[in-house]
Amino acid sequence: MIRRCLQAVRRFIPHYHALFQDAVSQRGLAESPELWCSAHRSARGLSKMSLWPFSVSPRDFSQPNTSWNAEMQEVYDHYNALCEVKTEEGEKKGPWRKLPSYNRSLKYATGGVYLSKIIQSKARLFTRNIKEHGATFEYVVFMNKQEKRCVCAFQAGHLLEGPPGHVHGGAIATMIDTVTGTLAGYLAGPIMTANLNINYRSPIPLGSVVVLHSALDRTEGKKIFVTCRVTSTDESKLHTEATALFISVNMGHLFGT
Ligand SMILES: CCCCCCCCCC(=O)SCCNC(=O)CCNC(=O)[C@H](O)C(C)(C)COP(=O)(O)OP(=O)(O)OC[C@H]1O[C@@H](n2cnc3c(N)ncnc32)[C@H](O)[C@@H]1OP(=O)(O)O
Repeated sequence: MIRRCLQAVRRFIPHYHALFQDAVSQRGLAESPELWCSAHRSARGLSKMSLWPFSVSPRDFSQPNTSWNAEMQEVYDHYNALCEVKTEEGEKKGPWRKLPSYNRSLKYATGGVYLSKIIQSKARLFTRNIKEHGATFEYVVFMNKQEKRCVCAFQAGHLLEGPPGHVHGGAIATMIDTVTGTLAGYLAGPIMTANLNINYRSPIPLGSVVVLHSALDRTEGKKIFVTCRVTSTDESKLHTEATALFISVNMGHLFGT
């Protein structure tokens, strides 16, 4: 009876299945950076998870929405079509994969010794902390694991202004860190940014759509070197170039233990 109740409750807990699998699968963790924290918690046992039974599925912020302009939708459609390929036997997984994107990763984290319960409950991912569609970072990341690279379609919202009518350099850096970090995390598991080197070549107009092309350069032990180019959607214009260094860390480093 008790077991049945628990099973019913767990069906309502977002990520439950992913958490459970990721907790025992390093590969799963690498493919889903946003679940590291969750997996850490689940790996410590499910006993501390919330048993509140009315949780809803988390919102995937990288799904098309009404704020997307035609260009954003076009890039999305292009890579989304590459996620499944048609064969004689029917449709099968293609070389690309669309990554879901949620606004929190701390829901199940203990937070080490530093995080209060309030912070744990209120923390939100920087790029996904505004509910209004289109106001800040509208983006979607597609990963090609075989080629160790990813692309991100990014539509810069009106709240990201830096120079008049153009995107703030810090917002561009945030997107570069996010996309290169997602690639490094996908390939290597838990990482932290050690170094980010950015050359701003031409300004990005607010409201426009750009594509971030990120690729693995090389790995050396714990070090993962990643490159990133930010271009117009047809790649005719280079906006920004960057290199990033990530260091593999263990979960203890993230949780201050
Ligand atoms: C969820 C969706 C989004 C997902 C993507 C988001 C990505 C966002 C990621 C971030 O923004 S993380 C936040 C910003 N970064 C930090 O706060 C990191 C703060 N720094 C640290 O925690 C540590 O310094 C760090 C983990 C980076 C390295 O510490 P370690 O003690 O693990 O490294 P260690 O000192 O053992 O050095 C390992 C190697 O890396 C090298 N290294 C470390 N830091 C370096 C550095 N800054 N520059 C160049 N090399 C560096 C170091 O020389 C050494 O090289 P060798 O093995 O060849 O000797």
